[in-house]
Amino acid sequence: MRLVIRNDADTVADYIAEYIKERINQFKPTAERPFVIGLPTGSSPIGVYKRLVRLCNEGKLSFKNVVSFNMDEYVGLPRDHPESYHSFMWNHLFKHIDIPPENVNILNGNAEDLQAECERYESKIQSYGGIELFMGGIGPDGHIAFNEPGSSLQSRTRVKTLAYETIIANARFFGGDVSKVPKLALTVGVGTVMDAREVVVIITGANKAIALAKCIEEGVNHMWTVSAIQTHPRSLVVCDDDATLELHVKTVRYFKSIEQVQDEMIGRENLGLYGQVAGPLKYKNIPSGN
Ligand SMILES: N[C@@H]1[C@@H](O)[C@H](O)[C@@H](COP(=O)(O)O)O[C@@H]1O
Repeated sequence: MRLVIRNDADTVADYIAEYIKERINQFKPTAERPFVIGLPTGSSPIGVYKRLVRLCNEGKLSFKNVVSFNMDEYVGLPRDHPESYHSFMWNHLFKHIDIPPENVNILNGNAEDLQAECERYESKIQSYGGIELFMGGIGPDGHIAFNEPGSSLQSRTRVKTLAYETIIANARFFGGDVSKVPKLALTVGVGTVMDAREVVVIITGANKAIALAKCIEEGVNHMWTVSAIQTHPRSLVVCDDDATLELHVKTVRYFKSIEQVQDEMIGRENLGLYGQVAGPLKYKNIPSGN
């Protein structure tokens, strides 16, 4: 797992937007071989979405051959409610970019048969050969998507009862009124996210500091479902300084030093997208000896 630490939420968003742009462009998606991306809602990805819109408007990125699957959706909230994840995604991203509407997939929290809707969603992901890159955010209790504490780390898309902490955290979007927050949601499972070929998680703000520490420094644990990424072969966490408040100083220094060594001694030009060495290594800044 890689941990990239940036000063603040803006520089985190810069990093992730650039990273996604590179991944999509290097993939060279076509209609027959689209880039399949998993996307989150919440305040954390808003900066990333703004930058993706800008890149698209500048002609540096296109979503024409991108297929998206959102992580989750509330149950019972009308699709056009301002706080539905449908509204969120269209307002923050989809209506500003060139993605064909038929390439957008968001769970239907108003489906008559919610279980069948979840099964349909999993099958549709499979029909595209799985997800290339799943971007996620986390709740203060370490949940990824709506996989609340105690969710099976093998879980698939399903109906989930929201934890009280999540309901309180999300009340800010419903005028601070806890009673207005839906209590059920449809969510991809931890297993669904972990099946993606790459997972990128945004963790910003002091209110996520305990969750980040649990995710990085302790064992894989269903009470902090994001910790499952420790077992993923290609996972990247991008956080800001505030989110590192509960990490050991040595953990922060360790991950910063890795990035520094890569920059100073190997050089970004030699690094593949996943931070591993790509191609023949040309060291730079190595003292040439006597
Ligand atoms: N279901 C979503 C999660 O997918 C998201 O990661 C979380 C964090 O939101 P924020 O980024 O606003 O802290 O909010 C909700 O619970």
